[in-house]
Amino acid sequence: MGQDAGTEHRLDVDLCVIGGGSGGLSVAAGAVQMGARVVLVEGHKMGGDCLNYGCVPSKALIAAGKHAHAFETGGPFGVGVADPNVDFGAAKDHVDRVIAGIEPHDSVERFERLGVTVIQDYGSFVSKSELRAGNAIIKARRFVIATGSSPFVPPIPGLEDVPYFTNETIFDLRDRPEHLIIIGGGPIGMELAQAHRRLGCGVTVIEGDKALGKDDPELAAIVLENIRAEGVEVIEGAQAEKISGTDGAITVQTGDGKQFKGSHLLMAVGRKPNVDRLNLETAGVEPAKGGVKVDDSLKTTNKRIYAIGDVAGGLQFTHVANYHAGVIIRSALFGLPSQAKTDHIPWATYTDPELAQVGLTEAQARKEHGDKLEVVRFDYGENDRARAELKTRGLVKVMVVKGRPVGASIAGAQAGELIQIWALAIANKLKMGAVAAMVSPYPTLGEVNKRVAGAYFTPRLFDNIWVKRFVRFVQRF
Ligand SMILES: Cc1cc2nc3c(=O)[nH]c(=O)nc-3n(C[C@H](O)[C@H](O)[C@H](O)COP(=O)(O)OP(=O)(O)OC[C@H]3O[C@@H](n4cnc5c(N)ncnc54)[C@H](O)[C@@H]3O)c2cc1C
Ligand SMILES: NC(=O)c1ccc[n+]([C@@H]2O[C@H](COP(=O)([O-])OP(=O)(O)OC[C@H]3O[C@@H](n4cnc5c(N)ncnc54)[C@H](O)[C@@H]3O)[C@@H](O)[C@H]2O)c1
Repeated sequence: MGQDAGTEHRLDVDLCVIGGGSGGLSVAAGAVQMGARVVLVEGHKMGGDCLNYGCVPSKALIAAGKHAHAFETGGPFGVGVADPNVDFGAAKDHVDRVIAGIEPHDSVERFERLGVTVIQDYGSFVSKSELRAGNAIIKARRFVIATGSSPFVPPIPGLEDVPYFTNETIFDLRDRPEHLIIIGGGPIGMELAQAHRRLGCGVTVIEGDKALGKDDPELAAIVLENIRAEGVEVIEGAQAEKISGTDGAITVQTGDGKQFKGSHLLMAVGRKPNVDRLNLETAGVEPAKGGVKVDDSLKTTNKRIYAIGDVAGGLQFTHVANYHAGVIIRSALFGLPSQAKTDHIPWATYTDPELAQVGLTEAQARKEHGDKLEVVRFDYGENDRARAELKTRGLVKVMVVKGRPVGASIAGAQAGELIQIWALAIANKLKMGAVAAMVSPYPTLGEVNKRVAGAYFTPRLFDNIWVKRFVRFVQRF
């Protein structure tokens, strides 16, 4: 059990990690196994957002939705179409079982077995080098703030009187919503919109700006086209300005005076950092708009205190929190210089089709590299496996500068898997030739990556007068 009871006691350790989510658990596990004395402080559920209210339940629900969708889309393959007969509560059982299966890996018991002292309470700084959590005062050589983020709920008039869900409560809903209104068309909104639609709910997404607006608009359009074709109503450029109603009958009014009616409401309009309980001022840690102010090495304004993951105010993904953990272990435990970079960080949105990005988008690359930028493209329609699977709607774009990829964007089946080769190439500064030299097994979707690399060399080889002259010259002998 965690040490959360008894009279006040003091602990003196090398590293105190505040928050047992993706970032905090990675730091604690890594540091203790390298010989550091580590305290981990978690105020709520071990595993944080990703395991309990984020990545894991959303991907489990998406998987349930995929199975339902398959019942309705077999026609072109000669397979009869049938009512998926969805048991919404049973789909939630699947979600719960997936979480339960992963839980032991993130549990207090596992971390204590590794040698971490786990305190199950919220932490609050009492000085620049001490934290109080429950009855413990922890003095540590280094602290890591890994407190994550929570759903941001904007003060929209009327919302305070209307029942609504966030990502922290929607996965507990066991009765199928008749019509779910989602405010916010970011990754949370769009992933959950499609999953709910496939599980038999009516769904309306109200987005103030552009849905999936952080991605390349040409690729986001491919995803949105399919989501709309499946029956999700996606309203863009429509800020939710007034909300009214009661359980089962909710109305959202947008800026242009239009009204949208539904039975349930999900707020998915972004995140706010979890800093309220930390008493940052006492610790000499300056806050910033997205969370805590950090330098390139993830140190806060108090050089003994680091901040990682969602609370560090940059990209908000589990793999970023894990990456940050590695960066600060190098610095805090080995005293080595260590910097967090973002240019090689991929992300994927697990809609169908998926949407994935690493490095610069076309617009960002054009701004940064101007005329030096070449953009190569390859359409899924040219891929034989995509044809066989009827998944031909998709596009790969690679942004190339002086023979090296600086960004890649993919919309299409398995984009989250296919982006990985570009993440590897960009992280290791490989040239396009490295991807072109790879032999892909036929027929795989992965061939799109080799083909897009080939598209980079095609004009250089086939439209090159010197190549043609050389070949003709060699042929004479
Ligand atoms: C619906 C949804 C789907 C998502 N899907 C994906 C996905 O598919 N892929 C992906 O990469 N990312 C996804 N994310 C984002 C991902 O969940 C976060 O980026 C990730 O969880 C951040 O990890 P973290 O360690 O920074 O914070 P968290 O995982 O939130 O952990 C922070 C922990 O700190 C604890 N805490 C807070 N304050 C204190 C305190 N004062 N004292 C002690 N403990 C404290 C909290 O209880 C929490 O357990 C998703 C998010 C959501 C909401
Ligand atoms: N697959 C993944 O990796 C994944 C999945 C889900 C979430 N996440 C992470 O969680 C973060 C948060 O996701 P999110 O979707 O909540 O945030 P987001 O900031 O990406 O999107 C929120 C959207 O809500 C809109 N909005 C804000 N106020 C509004 C209003 N009043 N009316 C209508 N629209 C409004 C914004 O224009 C924006 O498009 C993401 O940025 C991502 O880092 C990742």
